[in-house]
Amino acid sequence: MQQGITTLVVVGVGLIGGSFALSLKRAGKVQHVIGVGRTLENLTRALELGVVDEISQDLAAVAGRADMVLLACPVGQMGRMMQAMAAHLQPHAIVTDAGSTKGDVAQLFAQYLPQQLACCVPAHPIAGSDLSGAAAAQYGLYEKRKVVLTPLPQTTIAACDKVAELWQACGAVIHRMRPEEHDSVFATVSHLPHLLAFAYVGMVAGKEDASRCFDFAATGFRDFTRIAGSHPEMWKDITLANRSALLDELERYRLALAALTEQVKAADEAGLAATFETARAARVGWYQRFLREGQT
Ligand SMILES: NC(=O)C1=CN([C@@H]2O[C@H](COP(=O)(O)OP(=O)(O)OC[C@H]3O[C@@H](n4cnc5c(N)ncnc54)[C@H](O)[C@@H]3O)[C@@H](O)[C@H]2O)C=CC1
Ligand SMILES: O=C(O)C(=O)Cc1ccc(O)cc1
Repeated sequence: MQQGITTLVVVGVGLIGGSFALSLKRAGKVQHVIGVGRTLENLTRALELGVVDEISQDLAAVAGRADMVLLACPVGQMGRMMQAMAAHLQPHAIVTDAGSTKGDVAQLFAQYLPQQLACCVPAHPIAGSDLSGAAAAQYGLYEKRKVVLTPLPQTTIAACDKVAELWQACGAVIHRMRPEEHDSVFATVSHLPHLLAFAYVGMVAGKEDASRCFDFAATGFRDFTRIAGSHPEMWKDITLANRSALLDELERYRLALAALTEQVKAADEAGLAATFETARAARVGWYQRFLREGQT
């Protein structure tokens, strides 16, 4: 095998970890994938689907065979996983993750893997969906998608380059950011919209006439709320991990809603038109750029 790695351990064989494994296998960048998980049912499915070559429910028992470990479980589980592998890792083993938050993961690496920091590469693929589990894993998920690396001060260039090489083999485009900037940006464009979708659908479901409302909900409702179908545990963990940046964004949104409420109360025709025109221009501009980047 040219470059690539021999043994990859994927902790959490769901949409993200499973798709990474499938894409690397297709690209010929990995020889053997060991899937580690919580439930035998999901692991067995991953084995049947050829997402992994071997399964285990005991990370400590397999960590010593890894050339690379990808943590692709909910971010709230990552500290425990690092702790479980710490005493077993080979010195050259790269430990990376796919978590949606990066400040917390950087702290966890420093706390649980102090001896391994040169080989620790925090990362976040900006790709995915509201689906979860091994059955949702797919080739091509990362094609033309961005992956943000947030290296630690101790991370070596060689470790960073190795992780970048593997994501590039999955078709991804690499970006680098500081963890705080990452968490602030993703609070705005990813974490807040998920919270709003969950809150809105919860509000509708709690109405006395919810069933009647759902009868008539159509494409606008579908597009605004798709992400409310995302995994609750994953989003509970992201919310807690990025609590501070999210509180800032929730306050900003509360102010925007308050301003809109005033315009509605006052039947402020010009104000409403201006609010909607500003948002529309920003959304149209963003979407054109998104399509130009080859994203869909
Ligand atoms: N879903 C998405 O679109 C994206 C998710 N992410 C991040 O990637 C990670 C994985 O997300 P998904 O693949 O979507 O979730 P998923 O639910 O499809 O897969 C996660 C897997 O981790 C397993 N797991 C949970 N706790 C575990 C533990 N203690 N030990 C071993 N396995 C455990 C679960 O059983 C599940 O199979 C999360 O940290 C998430 O924040 C990042 C980018 C996009
Ligand atoms: O479902 C969607 O469209 C998403 O927004 C997927 C997603 C979820 C979490 C991430 O950290 C990155 C991407």
